Amino acid sequence: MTRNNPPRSSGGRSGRSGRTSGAKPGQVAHPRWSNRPSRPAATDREGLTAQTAPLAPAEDRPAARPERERPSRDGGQGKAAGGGAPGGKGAASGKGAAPGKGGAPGKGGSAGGSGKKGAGAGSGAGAAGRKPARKQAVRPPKALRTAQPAMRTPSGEPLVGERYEVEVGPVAHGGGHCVARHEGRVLFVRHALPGERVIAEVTEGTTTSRFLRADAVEVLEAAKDRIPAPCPFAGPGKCGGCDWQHVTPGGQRKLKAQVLTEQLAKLAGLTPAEAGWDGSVEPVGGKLQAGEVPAWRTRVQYAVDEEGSVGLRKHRSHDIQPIDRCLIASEGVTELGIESRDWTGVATIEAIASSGSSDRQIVLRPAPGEQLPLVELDQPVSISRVDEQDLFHRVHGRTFVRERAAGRTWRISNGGFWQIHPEAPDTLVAAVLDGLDPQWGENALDLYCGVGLFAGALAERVGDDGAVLGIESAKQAVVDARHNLATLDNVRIECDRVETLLPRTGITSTDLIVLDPPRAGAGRETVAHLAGLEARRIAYVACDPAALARDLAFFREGGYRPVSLRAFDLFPMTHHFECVAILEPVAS
Ligand SMILES: C[S@@+](CC[C@H](N)C(=O)[O-])C[C@H]1O[C@@H](n2cnc3c(N)ncnc32)[C@H](O)[C@@H]1O
Repeated sequence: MTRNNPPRSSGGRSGRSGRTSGAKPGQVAHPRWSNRPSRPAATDREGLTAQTAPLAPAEDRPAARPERERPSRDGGQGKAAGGGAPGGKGAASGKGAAPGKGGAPGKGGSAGGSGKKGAGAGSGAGAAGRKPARKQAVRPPKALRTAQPAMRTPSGEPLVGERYEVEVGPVAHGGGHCVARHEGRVLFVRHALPGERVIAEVTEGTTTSRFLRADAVEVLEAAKDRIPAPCPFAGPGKCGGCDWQHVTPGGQRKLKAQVLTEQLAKLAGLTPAEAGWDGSVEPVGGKLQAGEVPAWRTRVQYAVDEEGSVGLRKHRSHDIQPIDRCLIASEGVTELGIESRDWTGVATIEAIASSGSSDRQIVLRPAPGEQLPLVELDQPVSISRVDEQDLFHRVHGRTFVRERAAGRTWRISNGGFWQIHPEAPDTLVAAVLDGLDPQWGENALDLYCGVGLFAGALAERVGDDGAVLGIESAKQAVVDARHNLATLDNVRIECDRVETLLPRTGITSTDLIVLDPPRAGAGRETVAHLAGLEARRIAYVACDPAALARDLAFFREGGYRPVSLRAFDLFPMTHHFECVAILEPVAS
């Protein structure tokens, strides 16, 4: 049994009280770039450089200077409720990489909440809630922050609840919806499939809206890839986590391939062949039969309702769908038994079950005005808390989990970014290394490097005569990356935004580049800069096909073209997938 301990430190321990210099002897590599024009040392918000930033604390101590953004790739993939307009416009029109938000304290408070006094008030965790925020604590991943509802007053007469019989057209980018039309107006319809005839019920929009959102509430003519949704919580008006529960696994991959094909054509002017892509989205972890649901999610973000019951957010809503089990949650997450507990006093729970170790972690955000209740679980689990200023505090156990990938153990602290599918890190590393074919003695950049996954893999291949520079904006991820790669003398990790630091480095050329930006992509300026570095090959790892296609167009302006593109189904049952594009100079 695990329970949160009586009051101790509420985390946020100053890293400086431990070591005064974060750089172990030999940890910071001096790549061959260093004989190029000297550059100012990159500093983080506290003025610490790669050499002076403190190392992470030992695992049984509170987090030192915890922090970062999330994958959400959405954590990659964490999704905030109420996303942008469908059709990929958000990513396609972005003006550059989304600025990293790690480090800055967020706005306090979160939407909703019961206002009840916390159960178990006076427990250790509760007492921890009264401590003032410490300067060293930093923002948790986006997925752990509570989204603020947009305050917009729609014009026109509301059409919500109206039902139209429509023929469903092609799948659209982002959001798991297909395009349909009713009397000339576009509808983005969820729970439908291309070619179907359905009754679509409007869920958002008015008589003056540019488009309407709708759910297919009745299927009049079904597509051949349609199956009964295996999950009882999937369907119109229910859980917003999965988009394609009603589709065969092969059908899901076909939809994702259609989205990628469309984005390549629309935003990059490329056919699949021109992009070096065979047109398939590759299954990962073996092909599944219709109706089989892979339990792949090693991280699940639960929400808690007013009664203390756990659920998942509905699509584009703060409303909660109560659940007693999430079918795509990994066994490790399910075993925690989150769904069977009373979570009164808690707003959100992120459950993390490492697939590479027995580490289990839950990150709790108390409901506004509540103290953290006493938490008891049947499994050994570390517990952390995110406060109203979005600061991260250790409550019990470790502040990190350990994962295994690419022949190494990786430490990921404070719910920081790590791929969610257990096979994702090795799959992506293999695709990147296959595509780049790094040679002994080459120099490489790993941009948006997180805890150092690609930097570590590249460093092994370029060897002592080569060098790898990783750049990452989230401070705790940088601390983790330096810890994870401490034995590699040919790696250096810098903490800053890529778009800020890269032009300052003085690096004028490199052999290889990996970039794995957040969903917004790298953007025109960063791509232009990268294209000027004369890299032999570039690997672009992308979780958003629209951002990827837009950036491929920018790379073409800079003289690079994709020579191979692979797409991987690393988020089964959802509309998400991951791509790895390999680019070479057009001249070659
Ligand atoms: C998709 S994750 C990739 C992480 C890593 N490559 C991996 O596979 O584990 C994107 C990373 O970029 C970081 N990030 C976001 N915006 C950034 C920026 N402007 N500059 C540098 N890093 C950024 C995030 O903190 C996150 O760690």
